[in-house]
Amino acid sequence: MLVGLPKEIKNHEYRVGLTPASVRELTTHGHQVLVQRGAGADIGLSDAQYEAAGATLAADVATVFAQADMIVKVKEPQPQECAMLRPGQILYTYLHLAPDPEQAAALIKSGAVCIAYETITGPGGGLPLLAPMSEVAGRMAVQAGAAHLEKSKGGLGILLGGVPGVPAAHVVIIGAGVVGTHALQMAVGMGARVTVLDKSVDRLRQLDLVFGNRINTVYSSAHSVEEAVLDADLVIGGVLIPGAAAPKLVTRSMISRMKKGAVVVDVAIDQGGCFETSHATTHTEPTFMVDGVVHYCVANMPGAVARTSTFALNNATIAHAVALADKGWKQALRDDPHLKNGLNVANGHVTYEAVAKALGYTYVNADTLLA
Ligand SMILES: NC(=O)C1=CN([C@@H]2O[C@H](COP(=O)(O)OP(=O)(O)OC[C@H]3O[C@@H](n4cnc5c(N)ncnc54)[C@H](O)[C@@H]3O)[C@@H](O)[C@H]2O)C=CC1
Ligand SMILES: CC(=O)C(=O)O
Ligand SMILES: [Mg+2]
Repeated sequence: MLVGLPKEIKNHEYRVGLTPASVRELTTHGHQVLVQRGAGADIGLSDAQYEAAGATLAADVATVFAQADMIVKVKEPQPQECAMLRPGQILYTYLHLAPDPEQAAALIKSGAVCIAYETITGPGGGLPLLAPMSEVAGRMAVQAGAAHLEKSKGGLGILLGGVPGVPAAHVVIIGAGVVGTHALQMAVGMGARVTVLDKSVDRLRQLDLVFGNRINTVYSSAHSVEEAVLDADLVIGGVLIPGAAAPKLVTRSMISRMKKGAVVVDVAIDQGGCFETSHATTHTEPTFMVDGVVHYCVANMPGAVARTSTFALNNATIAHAVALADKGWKQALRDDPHLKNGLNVANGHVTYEAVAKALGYTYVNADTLLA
């Protein structure tokens, strides 16, 4: 198979879908890899390293899309990328379609086979291709929150860990999955007072066993979210219902009653966000204010630490990329129900139920396309 690697074009997105090591995995399996010149240059992955791994270089992105049987990316395709996809071509990347009707329409129109990293499941449960970026974003959420609590950024002017004689900040984390757990680790490490909420009591139980009385675990309800948020200095939103639009757990009314200068970091923004007042922002302009509350809603947070993130992402994506290249998409999906869960759009149909439901399309079971 001819695998294509374009350079990412989203705002301040320096990650790359394949490292030279991943290219070598593909070429040693007998595949060809066409790399857009400079695809990894911003994070120190040179064209010479890609060539040494067996890749061929393409001068421009149009050549990559025109020739490749499978495109491997990081972020959801931007409109000009969607326009270059063709029927039967495989697109393997993050998609986050539920809150993105324009992208969904473009992918349906393209006829391409679109496999979303974020809905591929793992044999042990969870979402193993989302997990590494959630680890990064969860850790970064505390860094971003701490920075924006500074006065010059619109924040309250408080230090997360306090100092002897002055109390620490109160950090509230909604969603105790991968983002929530990694945010928790950093917030506890920086000396904050931490409350974590989740609908899963089992998840809270696990965290309680690890962190004991260094954190407060709270069952998530409209009442407990409101109580926690109104007392918070920093709120981190990391809830997820896989594939679906995020539930709006923090309402506009709650935001209006928060402390002026408090900060919210809506990590779940790529699924539409869990704060009613959120809208996606970019690394160039990461925040906006609503009722005196700083909102940080960057949809590609790991892009800021692109080198770390690229290696972490490739660790999780390369095995399925090789399977897709070796077997073709139909056989690869027939052989692996977890990879099949990644199929969101194919041959003009929406094949992921939560996406179809969120956007009002007819759901077509992937099995009907694999027969
Ligand atoms: N903005 C960015 O750059 C990035 C965003 N993300 C996003 O972060 C979100 C979270 O991802 P993960 O932590 O990997 O998901 P996860 O599945 O590990 O955790 C989600 C947690 O939310 C909980 N939850 C669901 N409904 C809830 C409710 N009503 N109240 C409280 N908790 C609730 C679940 O029980 C689960 O523990 C996803 O939308 C993901 O796409 C991930 C990486 C980067
Ligand atoms: C998960 C995701 O959307 C990101 O890493 O940018
Ligand atoms: Mg989008």
